Amino acid sequence: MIELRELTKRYGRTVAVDHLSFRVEPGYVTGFLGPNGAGKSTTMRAVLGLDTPTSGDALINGQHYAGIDRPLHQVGALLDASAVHGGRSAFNHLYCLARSNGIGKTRVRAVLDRVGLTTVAGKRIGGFSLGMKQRLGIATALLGDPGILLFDEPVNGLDPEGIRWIRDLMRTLAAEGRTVLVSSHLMSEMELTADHIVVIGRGKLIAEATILELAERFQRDVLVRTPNDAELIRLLRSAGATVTRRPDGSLTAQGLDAAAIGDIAARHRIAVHELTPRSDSLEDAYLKLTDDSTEYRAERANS
Ligand SMILES: Nc1ncnc2c1ncn2[C@@H]1O[C@H](COP(=O)(O)OP(=O)(O)OP(=O)(O)O)[C@@H](O)[C@H]1O
Repeated sequence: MIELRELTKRYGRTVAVDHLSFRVEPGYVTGFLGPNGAGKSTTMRAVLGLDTPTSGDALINGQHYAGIDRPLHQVGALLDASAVHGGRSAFNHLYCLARSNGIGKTRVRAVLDRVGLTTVAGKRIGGFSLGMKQRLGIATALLGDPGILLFDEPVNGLDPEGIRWIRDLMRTLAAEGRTVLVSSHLMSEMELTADHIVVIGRGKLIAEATILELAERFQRDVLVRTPNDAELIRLLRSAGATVTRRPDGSLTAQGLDAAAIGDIAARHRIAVHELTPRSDSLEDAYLKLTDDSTEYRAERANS
C-alpha cells in the first residue's frame, strides 16, 4: 500500500503539493489525475524518495522509501523512459541494475520476455523507439518483482497498440494483487484502465472515488417517457423536481433519481415507457472538477 499523510512540497514560493493525503490499495489500478503542473510527478518522486517533502509523509507499506531494506523488491517505477544509457544493450542495462541488487540473469530474461523485448535484448538502447524504451522502463520497474508499482504518464507518445499493451499490463499487475498507481492528465485513458481515481489540482486533493461513484456524482438528469406526461409532470414538480419537456415528447427530470420517479409513477398508476439516468461523460466530470486548478487554458470560443 502507498499512503500519503499531509504531504507538502514547496519549491521556493511554488507549492507543488499541498497537504495531500490519500491511500492507494493493492489489487486495483488507481488513476492519479490532474492538469499539467498539478503535482503528480512531485508526489510520485516523494514516494520514491527522490524528493524530500517539506512536511508530511509519503509511505510505502508504512515505511519511508529511505528506510526500506531492498527497495527494488518492494517498489518499482517508470518515471522518464528516455532517461537510459543509449550505448548499452537492453540486457546489459537490466543486468547491471539486477546484479547490484542481487538479482540473477534468469529474472532479467523473464522481465524482458514479459515486456516483449526478448528478440531485441542484445540491441543498443540508443536505437530503440519510444515504445521500446517504455517497455524497457517497465521491465526495469518489474525487475525486483515488487508489490507496488508507480507509472508516470506511461502512455504518453505511444501508438494505439502500445497504449493497449500498457493498459492490459496494468490491469494484469493489479489482478496479481499488486498496488498500481498510474498518473495521467487524460480521464478518457483512465476510464479504460483504472478502478479508482484520485484527482488533484494545484497540489490539493480534489476527488477520490471509484469510476462508478464519479459517474453517479455527476448524474445529470433522468430521461422519462410516458404516455401521460401532463399528469407525471405535475406530480414530479410537486415532489420538487425540475422537469423539462423535450421536442420528441420525452421529459427530463432533475432533483429526483430514477427510483423516486418510478415510485411516484407506480403510486399513481402512470405507465412509464423509459426511465434512464443520464450522467455527464467522465471527461466532462473531470473538467468540471479541475476547472479552477488548470494552470493554462485556451480562451473559450464563445467568450
Ligand atoms: N524541481 C522543481 N523546481 C521548481 N519547481 C518545480 C520543480 N518540480 C516541479 N515544480 C513545480 O511544481 C508544480 C508541480 O509540478 P509537477 O511536475 O509535480 O506536476 P505534474 O502534475 O506532474 O504536471 P505534468 O502533468 O505537467 O507533468 C509545477 O508548478 C512545477 O512547475
